[in-house]
Amino acid sequence: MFTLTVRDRMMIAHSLDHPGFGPARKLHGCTYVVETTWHRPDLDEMGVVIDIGVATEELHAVLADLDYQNLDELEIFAGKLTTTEFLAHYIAEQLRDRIDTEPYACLEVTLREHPDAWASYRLEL
Ligand SMILES: Nc1nc2c(c(=O)[nH]1)N=C([C@H](O)[C@H](O)COP(=O)(O)OP(=O)(O)OP(=O)(O)O)CN2
Repeated sequence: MFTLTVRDRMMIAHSLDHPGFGPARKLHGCTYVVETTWHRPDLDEMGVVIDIGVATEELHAVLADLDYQNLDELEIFAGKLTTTEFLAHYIAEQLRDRIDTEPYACLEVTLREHPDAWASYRLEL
């Protein structure tokens, strides 16, 4: 299996309104490093998994809707806990809807909250 990964960042604010969280129940900020890895069993006619420019632009476009936003104020996330895991899933689904996924076996999205903590969602395609 071949893979190709690109990386970008987004700054968000949110609160996690659940008794299982502590200080994170209050509004706080996070700069996520977001990595997307495309997987496919064969290379295309260009000899690549996906063009790096395309993968980068599409990731940036998805993150642009969230960057500098207070996620608590976004209608699409009303009533949701916007955890790192939840956001990885959301970003994977947004990318799936923007790209012709036919050649790909899966897409893995990883959000790094800081160098020692990250979460991923693997979307089978
Ligand atoms: N599995 C996850 N755990 C936590 C997430 C997450 O997205 N997925 N997010 C947070 C907070 O957003 C953020 O990291 C702040 O963390 P922290 O203040 O340490 O978390 P708590 O409020 O739960 O505080 P505790 O001292 O750990 O009770 C947290 N966890």
